[in-house]
This record gives sequence, structure tokens and C-alpha cells, in this order.
Amino acid sequence: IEANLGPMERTTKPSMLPLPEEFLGFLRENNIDSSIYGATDSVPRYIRVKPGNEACLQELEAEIKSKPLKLEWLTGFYSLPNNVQIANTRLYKHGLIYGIDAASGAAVSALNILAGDHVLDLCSAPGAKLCMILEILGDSGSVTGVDVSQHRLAACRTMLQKYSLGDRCRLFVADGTTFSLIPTKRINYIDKACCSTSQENVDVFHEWTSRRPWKERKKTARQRQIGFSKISSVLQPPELIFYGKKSGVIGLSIDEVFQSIPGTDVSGCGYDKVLVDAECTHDGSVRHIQKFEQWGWETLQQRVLNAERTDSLTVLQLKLLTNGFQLLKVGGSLVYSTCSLTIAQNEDVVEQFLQENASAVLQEVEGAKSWPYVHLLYFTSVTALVLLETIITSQFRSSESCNCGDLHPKSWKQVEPQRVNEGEVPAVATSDPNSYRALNISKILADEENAVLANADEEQSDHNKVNPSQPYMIGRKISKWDQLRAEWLKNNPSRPSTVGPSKMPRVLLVTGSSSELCENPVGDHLLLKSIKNKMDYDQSYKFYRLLFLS
Ligand SMILES: C[S@@+](CC[C@H](N)C(=O)[O-])C[C@H]1O[C@@H](n2cnc3c(N)ncnc32)[C@H](O)[C@@H]1O
Repeated sequence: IEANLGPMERTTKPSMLPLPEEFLGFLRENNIDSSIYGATDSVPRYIRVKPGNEACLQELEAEIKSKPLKLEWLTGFYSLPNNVQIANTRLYKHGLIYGIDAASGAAVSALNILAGDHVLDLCSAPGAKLCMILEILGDSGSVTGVDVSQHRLAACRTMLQKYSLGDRCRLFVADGTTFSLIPTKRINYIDKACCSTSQENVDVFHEWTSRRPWKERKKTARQRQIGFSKISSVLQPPELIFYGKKSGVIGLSIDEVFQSIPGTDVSGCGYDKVLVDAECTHDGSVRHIQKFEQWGWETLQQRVLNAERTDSLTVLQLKLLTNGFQLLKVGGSLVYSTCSLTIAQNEDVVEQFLQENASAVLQEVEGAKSWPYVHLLYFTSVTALVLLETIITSQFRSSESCNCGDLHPKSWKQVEPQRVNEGEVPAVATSDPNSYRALNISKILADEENAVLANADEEQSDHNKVNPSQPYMIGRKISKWDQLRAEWLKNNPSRPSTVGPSKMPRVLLVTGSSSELCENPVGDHLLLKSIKNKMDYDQSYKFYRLLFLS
């Protein structure tokens, strides 16, 4: 590791955060060394340079007055001091470099993407890894990005457009635990008779445009629902929010695009590579944890330590992994990654998965031997890299006869805590900030995420032609509010400003929604739910207390 560190990575000692006792308990329970949550001042940030633009790095160096250091083990990656801002540089503005942490790069690299591969990214937003996958593929294959969050996936679309990487990509807002659509390039594999395009439904997808008239979107949504319900029993159909010129979507009918992989038969029509970068507690992201200083440590309980949340997360992770594997063609490979350090979210999930899926086998990541963080990655699951490969039926491995050595999750459990305590994995056992670089860097992704999400917000407000920094008003200005209110209350004694004998204030909550029903029924549900979420959020951040709301 030392050999790979640049000068700026070897400098300061970490100053420790005042971690709350609950969190320290969580770390002890999970055998995580609390010293890793030291200061991140000395931890670099990482960028990836679009292939063919390495020569421009001199220009970047002049602009930021710092030399980008090449990561020998990860093609296209460079490290920069973490206080360097790249947002105003020409290369960044022109989409020739982008921020992506090295651990994310390692996860994508582990997929070993080859020209022509059809890749599924099951939790793709906001899209740093998706961009890298598309970049590696270049002008071949296809990428399908799926995420359950519309807002985050819209940010992902913005990112694809910014970096001109969307040509071979399509994005679906969908639940990754049930997503079942096949890569467009493989649709001919399925017997047309089983899900053929009906005669009356001859509409095909034209070039994607961001500004489709509402009526057209509504029509598409309806048709899609009809088409989809023919071939799947999933209640909430995926929503296609973007497709590129060469994604294979253009010219296909709705039925064809929304065609599911039939049952367990993925041998010919599944994806070559699947990335399951699962939702997790982010405890492996040191800078994410550091942010609780601003957010308030009390919210850590709800976001990280809450056992119920962790339990439901592990169920989600297992479901995502299982479904991702289901969509993998025989001979394909899958990478499962999280940025949690807990065994529950990594080794346990994978172990459970392996017990339930006899056709899955763990494989050593090709080329990873040269990675400086290989042990860290394998054994502490900073980004838990598990390369799974479907194998031909005759080679099925039963869980009893598994002979996976150190690659088996059970062995990780035995190896990791012991090594940490004995200092055999210096990357984790010491408090030297340089040695846990892989942990810290995952937060850089979050910074990038925030930047992308902020851009998406900007884009949205742009769309609404509202300047969010200026106060604005809906409708007529009401002056003398207090006086009018007092008069109204006096004239309407049957509608007092309080509720019930305890005289709780009556509160009018104003929210906004479309004047018509949403295109998709789930939209109405989400509108309502978003209000509830907002109230919960505000309460947890103490913006106001719900004590006053009955
Ligand atoms: C760790 S982030 C993914 C980061 C992303 N791969 C990248 O490189 O930018 C996890 C993502 O999983 C998504 N997610 C959570 N539950 C999901 C589900 N059931 N199906 C699909 N995506 C889900 C979240 O919205 C979140 O965007």
C-alpha cells in the first residue's frame, strides 16, 4: 500500500471524531476498528479520465496547481489532494474527467467487462459506476441501469448526458428485486409466440426526447401497462426514463422492450454481466459517518444503528443479489458490492445466497492480485467484491461440498476479525490514515452523488422556471393576514383555530400535486407518502415537532 501512496497521502495523523457510545458499540459488535473514522484531511479524492484524454491532464495540473497521480492498478484513475476542487476546471465542465472513488472503480473493474457485453446495473443511481461501465464498453454492447428512486435515476440520466455516455444505455425506474426485462439485443431469443406484439399495438419507440407531451407519456404508460401485464405479474411495471440511440430500444414495440426473461431460462437471453451495488448502511464510508457531526449524531440511530432497518436492508440486499443472479446468463458473472463493513450486509448475505443458489460459485477477481487493497476488499468488504458466476448444470456445486477456501464467506468471517486484531491486515488494524484509504474514498462517491443530485434539482427548478434562491408567491398577495384571520375566526365560531378539548392548533398543510390523476397509480401513492416522509424527516432533524399535530 505504501508504495502506491502519493506524498499528500502520507502526511497528517487523523484527529478522531467524538463518536457516540451507541456507534462505538455498533463498531465493536461488528469487529470494526473505530480508528478508521479519523480525519479524512489526508485522504485523496479520485478522478477518472475519459480514455484518450490523458494528455489534457497537464492542463488540469496547471488549473488546480496540483499534479494528478496515476493509480497504476486501476486504469484511467488518478488521485488528487482532497481539498482540490475540480468543478470549475475545463476538463470537468467538458465531461472529460469525473469524480469516482477508487473502490467503485475496483468494483467495476472486477466485472471484467468485455466488448459487446450486455450489462445490468441493478442499483445504478446516481451513476458513477454506470458511467465507467459505458466508457469501458465504448461502441459495443449495452447497459441497462435500474434504480428504485426516480429522483436519483434522473440525476443519473443527467450525468450520462453530461458525459455523452448515454448512447448504449437505457434507464428504468424499477424495483431491482423484481426487475426482469431482457437486454434489447436479445429479444429475438424469446419465442415471439409467447409474448408477441399484438396487431393493434404497432407503436414503436422513436428517438428519446426529454420533452415529450404529457398526453403522449400518459398513452405510453397505459400501453406499457397493458403490454407488460400480459407477460408479467409484477404489480408496478418498470418505467423507462431514458434510452440512447444505440440502446436497441428505438424501433422496438412496447411489448418487445417490456419483455421479461421467461422463468428460469436465462441461458440464452440473460445479461453477460450484472452489478449489484446494493443499498446499505454506508458505515464503511468514513466521510459519510463524519457528516453526522453536522446532521446530528442522534440521527445515526435511525439511519445506521436501527436494527430493524439493518434487518430489512439485509433482506433487500439478498433479494437484489438473488434477482440480479436470476437475470445473469449461464457463464455470466456478477459483482455484489456495498459500502458497509458489517458482516451481516456482506458475507452473511453472500453466504445465504450461495446456500440458496447451487448454480452460483465464488470466483477470485481476475487481475485483483495486483490491487493494493485486495485484502481490504476481500476481507473487510469495504466494497465487498464477490464475483459470482453461473455454471453449467453438470458442474453444480452443493453447499456441503464447497471448496472455496478463502473465497468462501465463512472463511472471511474467521479471517477478518483475527487479522484485524493481530494487525495482519495493516490497512484496517492501524490508525494510520494512509492504510485505510479504500474506506475513506468511498465517501468521495457520496460527494459526487451530492453534486449530481444538486444538479438534478437545479435542472428541475430550471424546468419550472423558479429561482429557488428568490422567495416567490402563489396567487394574490394577502396583506393584513392577522386581522383577516381574527375576523374570520370571529365570524366562524364553528371552525375554531384549535382542535379538541386539548386545544391543539389546527394546522393546514399545503402541498402540491397534479390536477389530474398521475399517469401511474403509484404516483398518487408516492405523492401522499412523500408528505409523510417529509414530516418524518423534518421531525428527525428537529425542524418542527409533530407533537403539535394530532
Ligand atoms: C449504493 S447506491 C448505488 C450507487 C451507484 N451504483 C453508483 O455507482 O453511483 C444504492 C442505490 O440502490 C437504490 N435502491 C434501493 N433499493 C432498491 C431496489 N429495491 N431496487 C433498485 N434500486 C434500489 C437506491 O436508490 C440507491 O440509488
